[in-house]
Amino acid sequence: MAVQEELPADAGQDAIDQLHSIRESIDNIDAALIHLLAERFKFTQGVGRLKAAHGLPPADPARELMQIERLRALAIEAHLDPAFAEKFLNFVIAEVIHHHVQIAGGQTASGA
Ligand SMILES: C=C(O[C@@H]1C=C(C(=O)O)C=C[C@H]1O)C(=O)O
Repeated sequence: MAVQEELPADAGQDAIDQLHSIRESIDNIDAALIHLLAERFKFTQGVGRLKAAHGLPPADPARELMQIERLRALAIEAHLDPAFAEKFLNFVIAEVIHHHVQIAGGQTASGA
């Protein structure tokens, strides 16, 4: 079942046009985020295979700390809440580590 957009019945046409125009940009940004995340996961899957093949641990907490520091600083510069940036990165990294654990489970250091 299709979901209908909810717009106040008394909103003027100008406001509705502005809202649609802004939402087009939001939709473009959301699409870009999905593509960027897909590319990031392609690379992290590669890291997972490399780690599994060489017996390296799935997680690297020191690297994660450096990334958090870096992204918090970038967020501040960009006027984005650094706590949100940290939460987002941790959410993504947790998923990556989950993938790495799964990859390592299906592969030995010898690749057999
Ligand atoms: C991708 C890696 O594996 C893990 C995932 C990370 C990430 O998603 O950025 C960072 C560190 C690791 O815990 C890596 O070691 O580079």
